Amino acid sequence: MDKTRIFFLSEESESISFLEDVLSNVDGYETFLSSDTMNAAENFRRFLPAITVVDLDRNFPDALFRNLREICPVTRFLGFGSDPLQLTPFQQNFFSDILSKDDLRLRFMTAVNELKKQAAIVSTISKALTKIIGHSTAVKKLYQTIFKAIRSKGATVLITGESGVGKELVAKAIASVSSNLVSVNCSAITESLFESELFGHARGAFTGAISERKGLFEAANGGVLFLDEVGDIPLSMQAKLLRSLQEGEIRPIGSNETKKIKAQIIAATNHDLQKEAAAGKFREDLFYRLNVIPIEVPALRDRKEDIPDLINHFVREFSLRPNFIPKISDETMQALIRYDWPGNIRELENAIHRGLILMDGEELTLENIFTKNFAQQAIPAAARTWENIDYKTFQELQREEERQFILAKLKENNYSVTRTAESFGIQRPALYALAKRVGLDVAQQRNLDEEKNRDGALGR
Ligand SMILES: Nc1ncnc2c1ncn2[C@@H]1O[C@H](COP(=O)(O)OP(=O)(O)OP(=O)(O)O)[C@@H](O)[C@H]1O
Repeated sequence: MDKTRIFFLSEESESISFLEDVLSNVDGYETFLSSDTMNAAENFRRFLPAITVVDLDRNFPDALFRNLREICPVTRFLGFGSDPLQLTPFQQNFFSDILSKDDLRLRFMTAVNELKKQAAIVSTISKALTKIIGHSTAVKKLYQTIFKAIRSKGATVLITGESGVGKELVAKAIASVSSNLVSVNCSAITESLFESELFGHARGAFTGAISERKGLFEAANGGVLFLDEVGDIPLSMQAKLLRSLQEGEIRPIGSNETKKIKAQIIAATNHDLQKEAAAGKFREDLFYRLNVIPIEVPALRDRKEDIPDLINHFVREFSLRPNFIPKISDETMQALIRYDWPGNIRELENAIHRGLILMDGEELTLENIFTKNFAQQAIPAAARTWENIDYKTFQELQREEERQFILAKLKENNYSVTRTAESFGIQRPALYALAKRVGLDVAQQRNLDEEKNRDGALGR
């Protein structure tokens, strides 16, 4: 079916873009929109419209109008207001003459659906952003960059920052609008498996490849591929990764065919890749290819104003008793703000979690958070800004204290995991997880203890 041709002549670009917008979603019309009165007759002649809308009521030249009429006598003229040339009043007839009610309904439904889609996206992003706690300028800036990364529709993002600052959380926020997020921890894949993990392999590509296997790139097609610890990708693999990113395609091992892949790449690292590139440890070209939208997540010590918010958030998250929020004195809060948190938010999160498990009574104290002996040594140090303790020592002390504490409680309860967990106010799996984290194998420890007791009883 031929499309109805509409010629629209206006002095105002707003009118033109409004019309363009209105008509862009409606089938059945072909439009010519212009503000060029000089060449109007020429354009008119070429276009020969069925309907002409003029928005030049103040100085629509008589001669031009007559000229257009002559060129195409059947065209229907619509204009603003009534005038000596008796153009049909625009406001009254434009929509009913040009657009049927169904067209309008369709147009508005499309607009409403588009708005609904946008509202859903905004709500998904907002939800993801609420997980990133903090009100510091640094966090606000982070939100803005996350929005930019989302709006970029597919540009590669490189997230940098120390361990535990929240890089993965940022990656998830960017990927929140995608229905398909595939994450890979590059440091956890051995060099020999790298290529097949990332790009997949064909059947029979190597011994043991009994069937075809899709790689992670392909799994992320249409969505987001998150390359965590990207700085740990072996040099030998970096060239292959670069080629895939540049070409937007992969070739599984043992296959002759390439596959087109469209996925947004988000990479994260706690290495300084620029420095490593300069030292020849990371390919410079790959660094630049990844670093299209750089996002640096600041260390917690550089945004200490976020510490109280984060503490309150973790207290609520890990509180073991329903509706119970422990007290935290001002001194405790101040000491926690003074501390530099070298392990960043992960360290703070774990410390609060542990404190809540170990606390008695109503108040969360530094002794609970840092464990007793450590606190005795470290609290005075806290007042002196913790200068003399290095992080490794701090972590070892913490771990050992926790281990001793859990062990003592297990012994007190005759190695009953259920009773010990109850005494902590947690479930059995949580206690096992806690023990595992501090390197305590409950069964092995019980056997060792039993052996020791037996040996003691036998006088050995
Ligand atoms: N702003 C934040 N608000 C709330 N929780 C946070 C925030 N930043 C990080 N976390 C929490 O801290 C922990 C560590 O964060 P994440 O794993 O994202 O860090 P990372 O920088 O990726 O660390 P790594 O480099 O070691 O992988 C996670 O449990 C995360 O939920």
